[in-house]
Amino acid sequence: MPSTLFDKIWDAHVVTAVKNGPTQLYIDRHYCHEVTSPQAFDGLRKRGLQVFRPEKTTLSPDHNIPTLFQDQPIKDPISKNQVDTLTRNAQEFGLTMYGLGHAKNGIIHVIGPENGLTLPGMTIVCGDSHTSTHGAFGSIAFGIGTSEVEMVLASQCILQPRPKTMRITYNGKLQQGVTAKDIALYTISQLTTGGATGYFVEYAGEAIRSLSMEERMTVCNLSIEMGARGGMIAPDETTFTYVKGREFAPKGEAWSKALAYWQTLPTEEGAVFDREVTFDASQIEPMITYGTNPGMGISIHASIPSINQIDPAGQISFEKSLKYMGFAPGEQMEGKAIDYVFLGSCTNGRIEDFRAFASIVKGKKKADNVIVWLVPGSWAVEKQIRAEGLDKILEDAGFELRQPGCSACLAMNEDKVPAGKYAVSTSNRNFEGRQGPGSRTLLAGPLVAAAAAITGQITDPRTL
Ligand SMILES: CC(C)[C@H](C(=O)O)[C@@H](O)C(=O)O
Ligand code: SF4
Repeated sequence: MPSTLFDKIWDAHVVTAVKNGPTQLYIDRHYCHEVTSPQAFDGLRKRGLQVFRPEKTTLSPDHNIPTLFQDQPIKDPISKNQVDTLTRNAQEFGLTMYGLGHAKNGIIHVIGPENGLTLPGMTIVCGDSHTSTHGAFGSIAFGIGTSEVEMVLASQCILQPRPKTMRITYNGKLQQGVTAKDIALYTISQLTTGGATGYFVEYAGEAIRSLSMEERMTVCNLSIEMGARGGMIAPDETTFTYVKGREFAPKGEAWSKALAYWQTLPTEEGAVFDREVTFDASQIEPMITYGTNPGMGISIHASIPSINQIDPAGQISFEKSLKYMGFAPGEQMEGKAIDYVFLGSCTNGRIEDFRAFASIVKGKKKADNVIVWLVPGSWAVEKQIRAEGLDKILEDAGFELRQPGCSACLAMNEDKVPAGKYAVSTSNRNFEGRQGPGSRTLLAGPLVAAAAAITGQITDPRTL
């Protein structure tokens, strides 16, 4: 029987199949950050356990780190404690950690792929919902809870019920000026934030095949925002070219062997998914969100829906959301004044996002009334920005680069958007208070963010 990419990887990792119960699945790669790991290490200590396969786990502090003066001690005591605890745990359990100041430090979902730790065909977990990012390589990657982090550290396995599978196919080509972020925001706006609950999604079709690895990571990153367990894209030449030569990617004979296996992974003709969805890629416009969940996205030219366009069951939360945002039903998004712009996060903090941003701001000047945080996803991205001279373009336009980390994506450091202020953000969540208490987030891609940074308002980047 023809099988799917998901089925092939899952089946290759089953250690024990329990009848009517969860599967014991072997995990190839485990990532850890400072927020969800402390209790897991405490658990190991209490049980007198070591880490079963230390070489399979990689640590990087990212959420609680400042984006200025990283060479100085972290000022906030809670953040300092989180990061120090991760460092202590790495030392005690003999794990590799790319700590503050390390050339490989950065957001865990950015540094894994950069270093060739994320590879096709793998099972990958991390105590973080956006682990779905790594599915872009044709791997089964998903977020886990802290007790599961402990389980993986202790046994390199996890207990998981087998999810259902969904394929989303995007036929046709994207319009000029439409990015991977727009694909994701469009998809969530169509399927809703609960639309993929219980499923593992495979993204397919011409528009997906033509995306770079950075763009594929953006699409997979947001899978979780429509409730999916994870998202994945079949590995192809784009994937292999990206992976080849990276530090931890297989080399020589091991590369040829791995490549031959990876080429067998794509979903076969006639394979059956539990659900199939199809979109026309040419219909997708630059997107922006107007509400307080990532499903509340519209084309940049569209108006906020009026109340009678909303399903009766959702009307109360729709009104509450608009009240929080200070918007009225039926209003146009284009032309609305904004206060902050954030370029960064594991969604849009990679080199191509900085190239896209620079392509818009080149030769122009930052709007005076807007505060702009440009935060590379990793030091490798930062280095590449400088190597390509993008920093010069950004500086000439009045911007400055900050140091890598999660930053204003969830404001666990000092990068907080003040109450009532509007931020166009390339991150993935626009929940109430996500970017700081009372902050108002408008999710968008890097081109829309750049256009807003130049004009101080919601602007279609294609008009600049
Ligand atoms: C802190 C962490 C548990 C959380 C997640 O799981 O996604 C964070 O990364 C986020 O983006 O909200
Ligand atoms: S950048 Fe944002 S979404 Fe990604 S891991 Fe950090 S906090 Fe979570």
